[in-house]
Amino acid sequence: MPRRVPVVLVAGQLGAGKSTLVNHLLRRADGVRIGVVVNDFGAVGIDAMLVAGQASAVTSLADGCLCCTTDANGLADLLAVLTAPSARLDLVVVEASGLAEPRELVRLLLDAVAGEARHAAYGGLVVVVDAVRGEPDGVVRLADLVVLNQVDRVDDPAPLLAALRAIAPGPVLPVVRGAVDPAMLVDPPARRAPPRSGQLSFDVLLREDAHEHAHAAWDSVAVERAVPLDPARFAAFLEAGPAGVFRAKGVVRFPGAAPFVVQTVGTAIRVRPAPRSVDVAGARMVFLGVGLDAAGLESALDACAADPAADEPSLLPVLRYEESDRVDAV
Ligand SMILES: Nc1nc2c(ncn2[C@@H]2O[C@H](COP(=O)(O)OP(=O)(O)OP(=O)(O)O)[C@@H](O)[C@H]2O)c(=O)[nH]1
Repeated sequence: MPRRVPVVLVAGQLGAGKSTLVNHLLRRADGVRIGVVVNDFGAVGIDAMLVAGQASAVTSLADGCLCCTTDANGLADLLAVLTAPSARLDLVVVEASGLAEPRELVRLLLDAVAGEARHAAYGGLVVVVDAVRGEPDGVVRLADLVVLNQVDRVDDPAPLLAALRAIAPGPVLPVVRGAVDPAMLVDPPARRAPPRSGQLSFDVLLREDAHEHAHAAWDSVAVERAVPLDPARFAAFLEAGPAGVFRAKGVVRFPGAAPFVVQTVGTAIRVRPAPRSVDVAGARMVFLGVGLDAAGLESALDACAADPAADEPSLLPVLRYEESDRVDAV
């Protein structure tokens, strides 16, 4: 069974709340094993390291700035180790220094995924914006998810929220103290049994923090369709990045072909043939994001339906996103 570990990049200005967000993920991991790549232990703080002792691997890059230090190889090597099956991680988070250039980081990550880090998958660029200063440099235009942090420090975050939503290609999530649910970034593993009673894990203990802010709201919308989809229309739908969607996953059938598993983060799309045990007449998709329009997603998938009277369409528009199966061999 192929298993790729998503690698999420967390970027944003100095002091926006990147470390706070990473800490939140670690504290709320809820069975999701998270590895963190940071360039400065001091910035992540002691609680992250405590949690890390339980559930995660924390590794530091040598130098101050991720994208200056590592040529692609440094990051690729590190990600190869962290995403290897032996590390048993479900998610890797790379916290960029406030000085790192997000575009360059994304390129490094994509290179790593295509090369050495063969068990890694692109997990998205999360850009943290602080609600007090806003985002002057337009980096949100690259973000798969914008986290508008520190909304407790402004009287009315609505104008900034609207401005960000107008320019960001993906969803914008307003939060306090980086309260992003890890389940938005990665599917919680089903395979692990809950801890036996009487043996409270660190996760559970940390979750009991009495007054911590609840997870910010995000949605998931499931859509099922009974007819096969047209590959070109479906690919165009995914490439356009449906409004508010951060990631999507599901099984889709195209005319004349066996079903495919489809996963997206932003506009990064991956497909692979579905296991034989999985069947679907048309499409079964789940979309995760913020402020999702369920009816809009349903009608968008309706518009992707294959024309039953037409010849079998080419699979090329979808197959160009097929991931290599080299992971299977391991
Ligand atoms: N009031 C408030 N303070 C916050 C929030 N999130 C983070 N902070 C504080 O803001 C400061 C900066 O947060 P960090 O998480 O260290 O920011 P960073 O982006 O990692 O900073 P660098 O590593 O320096 O780039 C810290 O003192 C946090 O405690 C929030 O939602 N509300």
